[in-house]
Amino acid sequence: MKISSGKPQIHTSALLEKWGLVLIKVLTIAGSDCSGGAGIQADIKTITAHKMYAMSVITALTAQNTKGVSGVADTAPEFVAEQLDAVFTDIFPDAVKIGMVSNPDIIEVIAERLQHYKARNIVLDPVMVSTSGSRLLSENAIDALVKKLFPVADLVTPNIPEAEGLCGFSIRSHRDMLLAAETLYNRFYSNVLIKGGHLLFDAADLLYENGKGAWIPGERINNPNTHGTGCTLSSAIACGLARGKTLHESVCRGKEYISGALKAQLDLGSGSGPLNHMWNLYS
Ligand SMILES: Nc1ncnc2c1ncn2[C@@H]1O[C@H](COP(=O)(O)OP(=O)(O)O)[C@@H](O)[C@H]1O
Ligand SMILES: Cc1ncc(COP(=O)(O)OP(=O)(O)O)c(N)n1
Repeated sequence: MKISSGKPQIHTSALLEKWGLVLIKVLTIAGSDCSGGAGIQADIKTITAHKMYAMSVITALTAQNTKGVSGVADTAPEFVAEQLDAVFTDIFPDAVKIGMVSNPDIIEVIAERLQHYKARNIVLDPVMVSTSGSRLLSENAIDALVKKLFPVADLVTPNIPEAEGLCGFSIRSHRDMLLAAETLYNRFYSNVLIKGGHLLFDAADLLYENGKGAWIPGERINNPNTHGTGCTLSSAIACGLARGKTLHESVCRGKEYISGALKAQLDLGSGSGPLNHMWNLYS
């Protein structure tokens, strides 16, 4: 009899098959946040908490923490393309989340590669400025973002300041949110989710899909630690789409995830701290 030595072999895919589960793969294309609250790190935590396999294409390194962003180093566009090729030619993702994309050349490469590989279930978080006030998308990249990436996305998820910048008017009420969603839908032919986190009353979001609006209700949670909320929500929505849920259902489940992570109150750092992705680990 052969006695095996070393670590026991666990064949994950065989186990998943035995349990009747399939391994769902989600790719995030975003910037790195070394402090772990936003960007790639928030996305990978979210995807893993959804029990899915996370992959990442890094568009930029940022030096940031809960107090702000002190530096940004963009990835060369050719190297963004190389990362995308490495992922798509080997492990094809069931959904893709796009976050910080920095500049027009990076945007161009991402749009071209995603179309080339016929990527599906794409959620675009049009990250422009961090909550702490640093620009994460160059001024001259907004045009490329709307022309090249909006058309490939199944959903675009601006927050209030991003929606204001894209629409050209200020948003102060639910009525303004509806007007902004209609404007963006009609201007760019994209499904949009306007996030209400930056308003002062409740935290309802508005999904505008195929020309119709649907409110995703949300109570405001008393937690000053909101670093990475937008990154987390868009990744959670991508996970829903990857699982084959409808857009509306994916957004509702994403909202549940973000609310849970906010309610679980993690208090790290001296500024706006990160979310608690461990909130549903044992459920
Ligand atoms: N204090 C809060 N209470 C409940 N939900 C919130 C709160 N702050 C943000 N959210 C939710 O987090 C998600 C991300 O929204 P938002 O913070 O506006 O995006 P961003 O991080 O892009 O600025 C949305 O679903 C929003 O409603
Ligand atoms: C690398 C990186 N990407 C995105 C953001 C912005 O994160 P977001 O969740 O949209 O919002 P805030 O964390 O700024 O509230 C970031 N800071 N860094």
